[in-house]
Amino acid sequence: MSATAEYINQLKQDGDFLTLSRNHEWHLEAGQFTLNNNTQVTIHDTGVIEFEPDCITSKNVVLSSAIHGNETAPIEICDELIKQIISGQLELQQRVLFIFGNPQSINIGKRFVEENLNRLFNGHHTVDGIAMNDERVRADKLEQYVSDFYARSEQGTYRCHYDLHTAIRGSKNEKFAVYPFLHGKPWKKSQLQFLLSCGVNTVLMMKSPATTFSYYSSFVHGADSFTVELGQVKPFGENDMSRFAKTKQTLTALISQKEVKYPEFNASDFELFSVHRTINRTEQNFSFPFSDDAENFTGFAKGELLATDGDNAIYADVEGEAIIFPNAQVAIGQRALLTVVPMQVDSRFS
Ligand SMILES: O=C(O)CCC(=O)N[C@@H](CCC(=O)O)C(=O)O
Ligand SMILES: [Zn+2]
Repeated sequence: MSATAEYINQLKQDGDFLTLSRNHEWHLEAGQFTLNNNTQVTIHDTGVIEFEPDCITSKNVVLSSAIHGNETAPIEICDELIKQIISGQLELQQRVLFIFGNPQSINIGKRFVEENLNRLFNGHHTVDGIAMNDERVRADKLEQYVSDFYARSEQGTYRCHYDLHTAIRGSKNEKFAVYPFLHGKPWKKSQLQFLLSCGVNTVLMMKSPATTFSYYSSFVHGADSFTVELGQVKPFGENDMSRFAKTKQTLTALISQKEVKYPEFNASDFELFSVHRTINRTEQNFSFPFSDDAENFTGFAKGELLATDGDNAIYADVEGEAIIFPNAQVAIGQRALLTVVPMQVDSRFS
């Protein structure tokens, strides 16, 4: 029996695409099979599996996790969904592409192996003068799998991508989403309703292009796309999965129903923030004045120190400027901190 036929046999029995991917850290031969309910299953590579039900579909849904390997809760959610689909317990009405981004980083329990995968999208994987590494090759391939998935969709059908993460620090607002820069297009209230149904009532509006996976699928493929932070990083087995029940239910409904109705939009259900600025680490000597347990969304008074980059002391320049994703260990040149300020729903939302 060929190696591909062997793994397919196993996968049909246990649905354990996560273990299969972890056992093939950077490459797995492509394979295909059909479920008893006629859903077509295509394994494109390690960590990349597509399901196409045998019915007319209207949505093309990408669900990614493990873009950072130590962010386990989203991996567990997607693992459960994949197992339910393969066992036939969950019957799809929409096309879905699941991606476990970086299987080797899952195995070593780290954010990344050599380089942060979520800084390599939108073409940033391939740059003249910078040597390729496994993560750069992977980012290139992931873009291609997403492109092919959308290219094979029926004309006029809907595209979305939820890139599921957990944050390094605790957060005052436990779950939040990053809405990639839309280049002036309106933010969608219907997407906020979807997020709210996932248990996410806090959304940050980016105001510039990024190298993230969610920006890539939004900008290049016109998908409704978000980075979704579902809680704080924990090792496998330590996640309280009840905290993710709403997210899992909402994702399940999205892929297994022809159409999902969300409650009517009500601005007071949300806490919205616009990104005030991005602070990059430019010097070896970079530090924060606050401790490692300072939470995301902690606000600073105008004039308070936010960070020190070499000789440059950076102070809050508006009252209540709040910190998101502070990380003094990032590579030089990368984002060490985002700051946000509250915003209201206005005519820029449709
Ligand atoms: O908690 C942290 O410091 C990082 C959590 C994380 O991985 N966040 C994403 C956000 C991506 C985006 O800005 O859309 C990341 O930093 O890649
Ligand atoms: Zn992450």
